[in-house]
Amino acid sequence: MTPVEPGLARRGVRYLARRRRVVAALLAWSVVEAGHTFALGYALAEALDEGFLAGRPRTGLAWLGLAAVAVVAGAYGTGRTYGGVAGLVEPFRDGLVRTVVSRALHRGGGSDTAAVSRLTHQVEIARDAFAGLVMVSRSFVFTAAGALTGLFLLAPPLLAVVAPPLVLGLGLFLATLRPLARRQEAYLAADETLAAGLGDVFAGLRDVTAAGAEPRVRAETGALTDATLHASRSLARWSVVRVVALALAGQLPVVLLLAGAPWLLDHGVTAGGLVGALAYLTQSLMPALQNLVHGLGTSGSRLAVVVRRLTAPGLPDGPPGEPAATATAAPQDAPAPALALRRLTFAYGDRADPVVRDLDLTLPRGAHLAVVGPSGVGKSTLAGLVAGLLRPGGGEVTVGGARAGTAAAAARRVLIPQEAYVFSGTVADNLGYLRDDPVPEEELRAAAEALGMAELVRRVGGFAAPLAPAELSAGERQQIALARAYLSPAPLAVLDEATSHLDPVAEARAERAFASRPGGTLVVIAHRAASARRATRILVMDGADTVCGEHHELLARSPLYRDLMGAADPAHRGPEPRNPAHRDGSSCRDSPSYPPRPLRDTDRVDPVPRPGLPGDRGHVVAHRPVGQVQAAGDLPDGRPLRRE
Ligand SMILES: Nc1ncnc2c1ncn2[C@@H]1O[C@H](COP(=O)(O)OP(=O)(O)OP(=O)(O)O)[C@@H](O)[C@H]1O
Repeated sequence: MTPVEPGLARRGVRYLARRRRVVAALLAWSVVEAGHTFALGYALAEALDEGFLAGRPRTGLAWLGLAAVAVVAGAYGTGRTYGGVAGLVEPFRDGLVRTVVSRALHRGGGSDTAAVSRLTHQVEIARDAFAGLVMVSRSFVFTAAGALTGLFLLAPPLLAVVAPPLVLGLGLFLATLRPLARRQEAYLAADETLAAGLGDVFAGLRDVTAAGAEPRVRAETGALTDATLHASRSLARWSVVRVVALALAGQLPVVLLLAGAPWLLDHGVTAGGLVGALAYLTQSLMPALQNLVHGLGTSGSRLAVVVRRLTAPGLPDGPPGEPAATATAAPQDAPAPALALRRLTFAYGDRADPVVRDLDLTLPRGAHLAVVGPSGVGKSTLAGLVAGLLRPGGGEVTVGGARAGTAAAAARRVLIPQEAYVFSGTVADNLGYLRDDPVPEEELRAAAEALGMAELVRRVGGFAAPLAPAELSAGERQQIALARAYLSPAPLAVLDEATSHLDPVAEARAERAFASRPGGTLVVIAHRAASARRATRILVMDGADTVCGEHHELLARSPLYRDLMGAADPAHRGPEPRNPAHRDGSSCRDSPSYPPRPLRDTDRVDPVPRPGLPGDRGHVVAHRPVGQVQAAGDLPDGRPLRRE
């Protein structure tokens, strides 16, 4: 434990120095307690040598009686030591509680009572571990002192046989403390990371299924399991060394005592002395040693880990190992932004070009962001990062203050991918899938109305009617997925081309419904130009470069945005009714390398007409080779469109 943490050890010594009187009382009662250890072996030896073996049974019984008195006195001493330990441990607990509760309240805005409760639970763990540690280390020191004094007084040769293996074993044990504590911590960390990873997978199971991310999740979870296995093997190897140390210090002296009995008897040790020495070893030293090994190994490591976490500057609000959800939380008065990207960077491999680079963006609650850019530029990747399905290579993503990828963040966002996930069940089952509580029919009806699917619900026979996913069109499936997300408690909705199979009117209706969800924040990976113009802020992705702003601002500043909008239906270019939350407090920063390079001849910025959808022109999915180049076959017509 403390050997790995010199700072912690120093703090421990200072803590004890401030409580000298409590420590002195504890030591005094420990001496009384240790008296019985001494008396046990010594009285036994005298009872045999001077009493029973010498034909004086009364003397023998008197010595045994003396040993019994010493045991009673020792028991009284033990009782009083508990008071001393409490005097040391309770102020330690109170100090920790004060620290962690005030920090949690300040950082968490005073409302996260669950976080405070988790923290105080950890404080109780620290207190118990500290108490255990004081008890076992104190008990070992005094028991060893009592036993070794007894051995010496019985006959110095006894000490010569017992002390070397004892010292050797103890030395080996102390040498294992630091590496074992490190491995124990590594194991705890791996185990907690695995638990957190599995928790996140569980929380995001439907997203994993909907996005077809099973192989990636399998690989990541497998890696976490392997790391835990590796850490536990390493811990087990060092535990073997500790067992050897225990055998050396505890068992070898007994063997040497028995094997060396003839030599000892030749050197003035009496039969009673041998029995007394055996009593010291088996009744006192071995149990105290086992307690010490167990106590230092388990309570010590636990104490070091918990205290370090509780008093670390970046205090986590979750159980040990859980990513610090509040580490990035805003100060008390400012609620955490609905979404914050800070210097976010991501690439699909160590050598691949980054798809997202140094992206900064902050969206307050109620904001409505559209993300536009050529096909393959990284819009879905960004959606995956926001949803926590992809882990950033650099920087961070927080959702409502919680780091993306944690269960807390997963609960605050809903991702609606292009491929809608509809299962066999009733309409109500499908719509209420993201809710813990049954959704009242009124609410179902309001959602269906808001998303323009009331007619669909009527056609299939109402909310209690079963759905046959195969009989629904792609657009209908998208409407169901949208309504499900609309009804979910997650305040942040990320629509990743989730309306691609809807006609423009239905799309506009769906986006407006999401944009006006109370307290809701909307990110739309825009499929059509009109989507971008409905948003209060637009992020234009151009390779790993980005430019960000409002519609008119971007028309002036971004050639790519002009191209994307120019590809739209001219009818859509007139004045667009603006969202009243025009200045919504969102902020973002152009990437450092913006303005972008001039378009090259090889770049393509194509309008993508989608046959079959009346009036459905103006897609903002233009095509430009970026990074891993979009296959030419992805373009409906492959026709290059160059800027002048
Ligand atoms: N799992 C993956 N492994 C490697 N590269 C990937 C992976 N997924 C996407 N990419 C690449 O990352 C880049 C960005 O892809 P992404 O799907 O995010 O783009 P997009 O802008 O959403 O495209 P679209 O508009 O066509 O959906 C592309 O070059 C793509 O080929």
